[in-house]
Amino acid sequence: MASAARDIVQRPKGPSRTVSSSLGSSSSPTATFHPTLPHSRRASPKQLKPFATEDIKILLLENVNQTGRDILARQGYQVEFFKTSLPEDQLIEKIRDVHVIGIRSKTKLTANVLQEAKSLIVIGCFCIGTNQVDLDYAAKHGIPVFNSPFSNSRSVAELVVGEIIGLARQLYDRSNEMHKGTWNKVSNKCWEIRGKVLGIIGYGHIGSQLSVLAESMGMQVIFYDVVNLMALGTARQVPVLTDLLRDADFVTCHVPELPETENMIGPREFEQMKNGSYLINASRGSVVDIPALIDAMRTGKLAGAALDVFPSEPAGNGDYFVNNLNSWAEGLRNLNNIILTPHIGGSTEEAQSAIGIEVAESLMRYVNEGATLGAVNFPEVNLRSLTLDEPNHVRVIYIHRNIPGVLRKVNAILGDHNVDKQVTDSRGEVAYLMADISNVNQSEIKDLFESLEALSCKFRD
Ligand SMILES: NC(=O)c1ccc[n+]([C@@H]2O[C@H](COP(=O)([O-])OP(=O)(O)OC[C@H]3O[C@@H](n4cnc5c(N)ncnc54)[C@H](O)[C@@H]3O)[C@@H](O)[C@H]2O)c1
Ligand SMILES: O=C(O)[C@H](O)COP(=O)(O)O
Repeated sequence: MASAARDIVQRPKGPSRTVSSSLGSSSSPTATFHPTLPHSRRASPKQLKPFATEDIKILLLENVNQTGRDILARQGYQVEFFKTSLPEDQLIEKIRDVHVIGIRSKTKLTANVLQEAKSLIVIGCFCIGTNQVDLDYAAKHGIPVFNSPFSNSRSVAELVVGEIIGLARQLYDRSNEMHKGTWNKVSNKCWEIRGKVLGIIGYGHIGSQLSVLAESMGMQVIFYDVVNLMALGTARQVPVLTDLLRDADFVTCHVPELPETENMIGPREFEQMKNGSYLINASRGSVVDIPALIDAMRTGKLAGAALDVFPSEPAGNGDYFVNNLNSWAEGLRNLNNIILTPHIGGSTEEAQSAIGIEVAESLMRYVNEGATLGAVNFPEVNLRSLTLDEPNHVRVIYIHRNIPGVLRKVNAILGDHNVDKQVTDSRGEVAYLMADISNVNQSEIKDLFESLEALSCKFRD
């Protein structure tokens, strides 16, 4: 990508009474907006719409929930929807043309893909994880990324509760046997979970929710986290992972995908676990070394395991595990007392509906008003919405490289106008200025825009 600043001015079409917004090309050194009058059919009575919302093109992949699709469609945006993720070549074709993309955990928005996204202004991850997006690249090209940090936490925690009991009672093996016609009534190595120790690795939204549920079923909870955290109930934080592995009957992983968490449960960790203990992973497939897990199951070191996530996952539903080229897939399928689920931790009606609303609203607020509250890779900036009571206003947003002297130059330009409100923030190399200016006319806006565009504080590759 060429030097890809996103120096953005939001402006109204005429000296009209509207806040404006914009579309930008991140392939060009600056991004310009094409505002029009508010779309009266769709605008709420009090709140202004900034531009022709029907110009905004949105690509939604991976079966983003209807709630989110409805919110975006109601804005008048053009929404294209796919049930699955897309192969990279098709993704690149599609992303070239869109201003907004909504994905879930499967779509990889790498630098390679994003550099083709000439018009992209914002990304919505309709899930918790954002590891599938090159956040740094996006930020440096003026593209904020939003997610839904905890709308599916409860769903994941409940799934894990079910798995703990399912593993302790070998529930799925008994059920599979019955499906094949075999009555196999056994109590050998089947346990109550009451009084057993649950070791939670990563005590964030999911881990802490699970902690409460597990204690209410009579389990003792210990947890390991890189941050010192308040333990809920009578849970206890342990200082090092080995303490948790040594003491837990059930070990469950709830850490993000990071370089530090890659294969964090491998041969050494399995060796440190209790004989006959259980492992659950509903975080990311990279966290557990699968061949080592298979070995630990085969030797009886582990009495069972539940995996909801895998080192590689398909874009859509199908016979993935049958024709899987990875040898581990067959290895896993041949084990007893192992629960294999297709990344369904957050797949409940409640979670998907809440995520759809939360992320779609974040996208809408950014596109319409420039608000970045909740962005995971961007300075968080917001000003209240302008209303019809405030004629001849314009909102300027200026995303630039965080280097000394930029604000002085910007304010020298804005200083010729009546700045009602202004807010700035920075995060790493990215800085974001938002200003509301009153009593402006069309020609002033043009000058303002061109002056800001001429400033040289752009990102470079
Ligand atoms: N299976 C699913 O469908 C599903 C659904 C939601 C989330 N997830 C995954 O679960 C992960 C956790 O979700 P969350 O909402 O609880 O995240 P969170 O950010 O609230 O919590 C993660 C915790 O892990 C801790 N942590 C980070 N690195 C660590 C390390 N090296 N060792 C120990 N602790 C570490 C953090 O300090 C934090 O407390 C997400 O990142 C996502 O990848 C999966
Ligand atoms: O990050 C998440 O929220 C989970 O991994 C769920 O991802 P999904 O929306 O692709 O099911």
